[in-house]
Amino acid sequence: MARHRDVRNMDYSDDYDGYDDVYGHSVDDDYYISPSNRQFLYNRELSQRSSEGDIKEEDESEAELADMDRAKLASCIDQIKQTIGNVNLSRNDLVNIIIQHNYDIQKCINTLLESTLQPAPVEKVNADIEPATKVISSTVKTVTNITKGFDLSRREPKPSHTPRSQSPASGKITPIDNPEDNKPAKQPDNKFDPLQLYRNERAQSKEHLYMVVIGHVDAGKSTLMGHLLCDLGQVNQKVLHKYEQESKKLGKQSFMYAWVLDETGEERNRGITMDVGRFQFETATKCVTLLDAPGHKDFIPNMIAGAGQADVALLAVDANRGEFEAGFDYGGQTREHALLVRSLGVSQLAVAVNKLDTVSWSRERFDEIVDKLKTFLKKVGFKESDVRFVPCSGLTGQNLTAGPTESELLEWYHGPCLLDIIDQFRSPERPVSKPFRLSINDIFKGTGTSFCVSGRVENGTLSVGDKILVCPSRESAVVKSLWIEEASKSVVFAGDQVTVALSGVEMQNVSVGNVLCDALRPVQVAMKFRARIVVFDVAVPITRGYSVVLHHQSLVEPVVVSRLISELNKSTGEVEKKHPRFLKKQASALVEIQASRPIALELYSECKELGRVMLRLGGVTIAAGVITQIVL
Ligand SMILES: Nc1nc2c(ncn2[C@@H]2O[C@H](COP(=O)(O)OP(=O)(O)OP(=O)(O)O)[C@@H](O)[C@H]2O)c(=O)[nH]1
Repeated sequence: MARHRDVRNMDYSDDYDGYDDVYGHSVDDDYYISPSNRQFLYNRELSQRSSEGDIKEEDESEAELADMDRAKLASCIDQIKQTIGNVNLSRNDLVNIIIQHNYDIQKCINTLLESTLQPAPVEKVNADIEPATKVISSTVKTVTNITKGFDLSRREPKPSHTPRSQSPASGKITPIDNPEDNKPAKQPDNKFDPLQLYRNERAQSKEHLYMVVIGHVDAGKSTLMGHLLCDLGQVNQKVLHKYEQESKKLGKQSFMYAWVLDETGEERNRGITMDVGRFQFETATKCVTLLDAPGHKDFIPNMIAGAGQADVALLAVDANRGEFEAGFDYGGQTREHALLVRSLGVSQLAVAVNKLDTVSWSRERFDEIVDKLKTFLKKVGFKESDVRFVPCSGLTGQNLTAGPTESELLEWYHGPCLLDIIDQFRSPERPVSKPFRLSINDIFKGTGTSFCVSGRVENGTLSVGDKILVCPSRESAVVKSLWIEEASKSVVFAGDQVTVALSGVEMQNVSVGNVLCDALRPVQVAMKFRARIVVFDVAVPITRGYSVVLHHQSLVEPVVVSRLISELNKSTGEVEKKHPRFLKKQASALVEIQASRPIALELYSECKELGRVMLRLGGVTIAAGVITQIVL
């Protein structure tokens, strides 16, 4: 049974699972963890010393290379050194091998291993490494064992393609003829399994959940969350008193709680949220990072940035007559936000039917809003069981952290309060064993020579000292330090929203929307890709050559729909029409998208978060889809 359904007015008797892909996945979707897939821990350690290698600088074979080829060459050399250590070859010979194999690292390594070269002594590798943390130092110990073995099957993503292995004991390279030998070797110690490492690191802490608060302008999002934080004791009473006095002076006392989250002067003066406010609080079982997104349509890109970091969403709607309708009408932000978060992969939603004090806690009004939203949210792709509704008032604090006390509400509502509903969100799986990926959503100056980027780790793990790539430029960088909120960390995992201090790369060469990735298993970089999309309520059909704005995580890029490849059956996904001349609202189609400069991309099958795209035009989302092919 499909978890997420398609677009408006779709027939829900359809059973096409493909729409799950377009709208992301529920937490019970496929399980990413591959316990054998741990080589990046190994590579990470070696990468700390990769710049210290003894391969000499540029030789004549490189002199004529174009810039892009030089970059590929440098990356190949680094990766070869990280995989098999230093090689007893002149740089020129090494460069020739790489060029001969057209920068194919696997082929180069095979050739190098088949030749008579000897690896550099492994003990020297360890001596060079300064253990940064307990985790790293313990990982370093295994480097000795793993490297001695030269067991490429343990380092390369596809062990079956590795032609040779070596017995750790003998140090001899022997052909693999027993299929059993071709299996990834057992891990010497569970703590080097990223999943185990994750469990060890996080066993004592509550599950972390990122929750974005969305909704139409003035639905009361900031007030709701500000009041909840105050009730949880997260806001100092003196500070709250100050907000009360200051907001009173400006004649905006009703915004007192909103000021907890709307921190800038402009936000307070205008009475609207402009940027994504962040705050942390705890429920019985979870540590929640709250992302308060702006409701005004002018700040949709900020809202998308907030939603891109979220596991779950809280939609606030205003119960006032006319106000709910304004947000729910076509063009209203209740609609647009719900569509956007679902397109970004958020599958669990709590709906706070807010300001119920203004309609005398009317059950009829609550039911009316719930009915309308249920139908709409189902069409947008939310599973009915993944959406919960709660009546409340952000201003009076009713039903936020404890059950209702208002007699009119008590007459008909006996369900959980908002805090309990948040606590009952399921925690998403963290794909910690996949290659590291982080899409940058902010860049700022750090201390000394380094600078900081922030974003959510979509896949894998990242440790201090790691050497990573910044894509699409494919520049190398080194991780100097890591933080989650204010806390310094030695290692971070998929699902964490982190700040990374980088060195080895110029700040001006890094942009919001760039992807940080595993240097050995980088993301793809291309200007063209194919995507399976679902078209929303467009006023004008999409035609070939249509210019739109691509939203890919935090990247906002003008692109062109360069080809309409086929129109698909919404229920079965089968091709209904090849090369359609246009795509009308609610169409499902395979299209080709052309950008004017390289973008870091992933297939949806490899990384769901980086494999999703949204197409927007004139401030409205016109289509969402998943990347099915990257055209290199
Ligand atoms: N009566 C009543 N008023 C409320 C309630 N919640 C918020 N308000 C008022 O609604 C107005 C807007 O509240 P905000 O919290 O700033 O709304 P918002 O959704 O965060 O606004 P944006 O972020 O700018 O979209 C303020 O005047 C609040 O006092 C409520 O539960 N009851």
